[in-house]
Amino acid sequence: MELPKDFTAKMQVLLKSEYDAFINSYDHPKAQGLRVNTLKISLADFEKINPFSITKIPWTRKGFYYRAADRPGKHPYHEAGLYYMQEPSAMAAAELLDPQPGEKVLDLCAAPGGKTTHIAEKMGQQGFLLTNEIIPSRARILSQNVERMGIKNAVVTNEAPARLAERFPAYFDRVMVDAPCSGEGMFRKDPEARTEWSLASVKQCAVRQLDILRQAAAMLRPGGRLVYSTCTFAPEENEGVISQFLQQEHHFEIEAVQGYQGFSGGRKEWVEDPAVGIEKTFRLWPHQLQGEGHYVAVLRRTDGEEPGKRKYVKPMSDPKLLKSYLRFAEEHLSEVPMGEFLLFGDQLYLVPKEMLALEKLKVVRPGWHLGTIKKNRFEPSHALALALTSEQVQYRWSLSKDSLDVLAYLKGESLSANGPKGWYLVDVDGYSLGWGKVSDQVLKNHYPKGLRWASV
Ligand SMILES: C[S@@+](CC[C@H](N)C(=O)[O-])C[C@H]1O[C@@H](n2cnc3c(N)ncnc32)[C@H](O)[C@@H]1O
Repeated sequence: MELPKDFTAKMQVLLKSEYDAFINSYDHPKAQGLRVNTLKISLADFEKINPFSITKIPWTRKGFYYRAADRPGKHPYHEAGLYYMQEPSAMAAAELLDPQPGEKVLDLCAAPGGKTTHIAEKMGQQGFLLTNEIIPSRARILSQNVERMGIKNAVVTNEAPARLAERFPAYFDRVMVDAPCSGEGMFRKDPEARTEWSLASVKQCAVRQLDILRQAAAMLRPGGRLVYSTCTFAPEENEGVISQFLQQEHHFEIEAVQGYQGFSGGRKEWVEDPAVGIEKTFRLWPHQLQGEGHYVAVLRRTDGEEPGKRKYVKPMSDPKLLKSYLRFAEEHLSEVPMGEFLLFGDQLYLVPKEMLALEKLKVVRPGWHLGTIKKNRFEPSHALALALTSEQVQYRWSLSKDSLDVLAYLKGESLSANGPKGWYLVDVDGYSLGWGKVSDQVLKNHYPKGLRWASV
């Protein structure tokens, strides 16, 4: 593998006798992982139906290595949100953030959603997850992944960190900053990362990271935990950013948390003025474990001001507007999802509790999308389907993972059907995939056009 010369020269100076082991790791295949989504399936049930050859990732209970030949991204279970494919080392960050059900959590640099979906899984649909991405096209992909995984308590925004910091001062219990970086840890996986890299870009990244980290820190409540992570080896972007940040912000400290086997410590000899405790941050090296390069620092806010007053979102209060939704839900669902409703145009959402007002922010998804309120009827959304189980609906249409019908459904084709008219939750082996609507012996396909598999 051809690596940038300035990069190898720098790593040789940093790693000294360890360099040979490090550089030899580039001759090995990249590690690939998937993480089971227990919002949709228990670990025990996944192990029963799992069609792939998988082995455990040591630092995350629900993470597994898979073999490239298995291609889990091309399986109907992927579309049903039973797992998220994520680089194994990247699974360390949400483990160390350790979010709890009921908390308020921010994922600031979140697309495509690896850490967000991991955080949401740990929160178990309880609490409020604000997941943000600055680039609009990437924010849409993030939003799709939130939907596919059946997450109900997340709000997706498309904002610059400084704009969120104005709105959410000292608000969150936990904050994830998976900062944009020079990507050295992804060289084995991503050829583009190798061509885009330069010594100058490392420096630019470090400046931007410090700025993002400061904005993120302003949104953490006193006593809260912040995780900063990158997928690069560059000390400037790792120990350097953390040390500079702690020199400026006296209400923060490095939290000494337990790592996992194969993790090693931050390197204080690689930066000027290292922060106290920098060796308690984590480095994941491709020659020391089965995963790509990653860095994770866990910080705690020790003190600081909390604003007295907050402006909360105003839920919709006109029950007339809910009429068609309630009629649909009573006819088709065993239990009507209730809570604080929000209408964005004709789109109906349930918003997480304790959500602050979203006015003037770029919001991609203000909560759990239930569907569209049309003149005299309600059309259920894909996000509603993906977060329901087959037991929660009146009508289900079950397909087996090996059937031709499941492929036809994912390609957007109609299926021949008998049964009463109405909306059917289509599932694969019992796990929801989307909607179909039966009338005149046909199940009309409502799998979203943008997600359909191409016909071959
Ligand atoms: C390492 S990636 C995030 C990966 C994601 N956390 C995951 O686990 O799937 C960093 C993200 O930061 C975004 N980003 C770029 N510039 C940014 C900025 N100035 N402020 C905030 N985020 C930025 C990038 O678009 C990118 O999606």
